[in-house]
Amino acid sequence: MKKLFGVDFGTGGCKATVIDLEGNILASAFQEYPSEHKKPGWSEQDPALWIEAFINTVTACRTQMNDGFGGMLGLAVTASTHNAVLLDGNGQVIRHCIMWNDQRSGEQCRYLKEKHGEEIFKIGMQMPTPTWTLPQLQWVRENEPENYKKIRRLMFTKDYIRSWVTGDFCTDIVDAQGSLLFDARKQCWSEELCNMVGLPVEVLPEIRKTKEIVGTVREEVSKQTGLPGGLPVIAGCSDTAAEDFSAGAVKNGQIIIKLATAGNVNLVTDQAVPHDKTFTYPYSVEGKWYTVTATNSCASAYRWMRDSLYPAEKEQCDREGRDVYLLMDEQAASVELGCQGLLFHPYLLGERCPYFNPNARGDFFGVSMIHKKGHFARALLEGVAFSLYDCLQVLKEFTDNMEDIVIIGGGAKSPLWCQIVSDIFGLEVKMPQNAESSFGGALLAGVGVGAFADELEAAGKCIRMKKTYYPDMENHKKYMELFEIYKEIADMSGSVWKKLAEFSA
Ligand SMILES: Nc1ncnc2c1ncn2[C@@H]1O[C@H](COP(=O)(O)OP(=O)(O)O)[C@@H](O)[C@H]1O
Ligand SMILES: O=C(CO)[C@@H](O)[C@H](O)COP(=O)(O)O
Repeated sequence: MKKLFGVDFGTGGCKATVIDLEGNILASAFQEYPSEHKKPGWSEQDPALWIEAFINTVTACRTQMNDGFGGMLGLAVTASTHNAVLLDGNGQVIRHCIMWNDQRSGEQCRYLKEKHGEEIFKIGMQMPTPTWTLPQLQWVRENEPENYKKIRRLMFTKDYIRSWVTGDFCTDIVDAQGSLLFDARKQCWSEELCNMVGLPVEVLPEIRKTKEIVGTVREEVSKQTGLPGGLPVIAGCSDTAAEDFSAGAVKNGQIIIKLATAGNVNLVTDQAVPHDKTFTYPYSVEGKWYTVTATNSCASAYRWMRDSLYPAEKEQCDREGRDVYLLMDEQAASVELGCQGLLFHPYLLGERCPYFNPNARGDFFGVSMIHKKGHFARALLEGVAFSLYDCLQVLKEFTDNMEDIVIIGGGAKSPLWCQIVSDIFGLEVKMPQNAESSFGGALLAGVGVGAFADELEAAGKCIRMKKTYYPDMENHKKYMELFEIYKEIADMSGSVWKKLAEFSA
């Protein structure tokens, strides 16, 4: 049987998925890995753990299929976006990777915005925020000059892993666009932007198309994983670009709500629509773009709650082979809408849309003697959904068509959360059958190796919807009342966030 393979490195873990040419899942495996938060607002990962997760998940997939990787046509690696892996002259990782949700470069952003804001936006189509590689590099330059001097190569997460698989040195235009080192108009690295942080352009990888075959599986990797040596590997793209595609979003005007580490409300567009409150990316569907409004901590906030409030329950569920998130959902579902006045703001790692404030902090507001764990769980689900609703308000500047919305990401496994989002948005949302970045990556690999004529054919043959969530408009009305209070608290918190940042510096 002919097969395609996608391996995705989300911020929370690695998912590997093997599909056939009709989009049926033949094998899948998942492995979580940690982020390190050494200081409030900091977020790093150890690239060695990605390679380990690749070997484990790929091997697990092989053992799930009677004929192993027989019939495999191609592989795609995707990952959370534009995290810079810095390599020295011997190809060794210089320091752990500063992730896209790391907030330490707030000061560097302020400087870059003041000094070069207009020029940066004109070239890169993005405003400097701590998400991007450019200000993060400036932070390393100022704070770890000895590390900065050692940089001979810079790769992004998916490129680092794919390079280990094939030996190539390249990236694709989606990741390049997220670096803020890229000239989005000319579609090449920008000397001007690189000069701003004293980075020689030569350390950056060659830029290829997402679906281009850029190498083949090395024999050494074949021995470690069972992947066929010589298997074609495409350049790949960001997890979001692959995941939005996997949800069937291929047309102008389609909206995707993503409940992953990041929360996204994205819009597919025919052209780039740069704006200072959104992010602008070329899409995995060639020729299209997507506009992103984003909240930094979405499903990761639920994982944080799992690890900090539910460790005993998790241990027990793990022993019994149950999913602790189901138990958290059950507790949350037993609590009434609005949690009797308990509100949550999910700004656990600063916030992007609409505040763009690296100092923003999360909170539970309105705690009273009546509140139990289930209230906190529900308040978290509602608070994240409010934060996404905040994003939607920004996106409404770009479209008034709210009829074609899909919901994806690990958090969408929770029917309760999807319903809360639908109620808060007051909109119908559809859930695809297999939306995962690894599934989307496998489809893109199929396009790259010629198994499908193009992205539209792949989508038409393989992507199916599973369920629709309909909003309860009575609930929507109550939520809108609560949203006003949610906003009031966030709007008045700016000076407190600043003081807390100074206090904990
Ligand atoms: N059953 C569930 N209910 C709610 N949230 C879940 C469930 N299963 C997983 N999640 C959330 O999904 C997240 C992982 O989603 P994923 O899309 O893989 O994220 P990422 O790509 O950022 O790693 C976890 O952090 C977890 O909080
Ligand atoms: O696009 C960005 C950063 O600009 C992020 O949204 C990451 O790509 C997050 O991916 P997940 O791990 O949340 O899937």
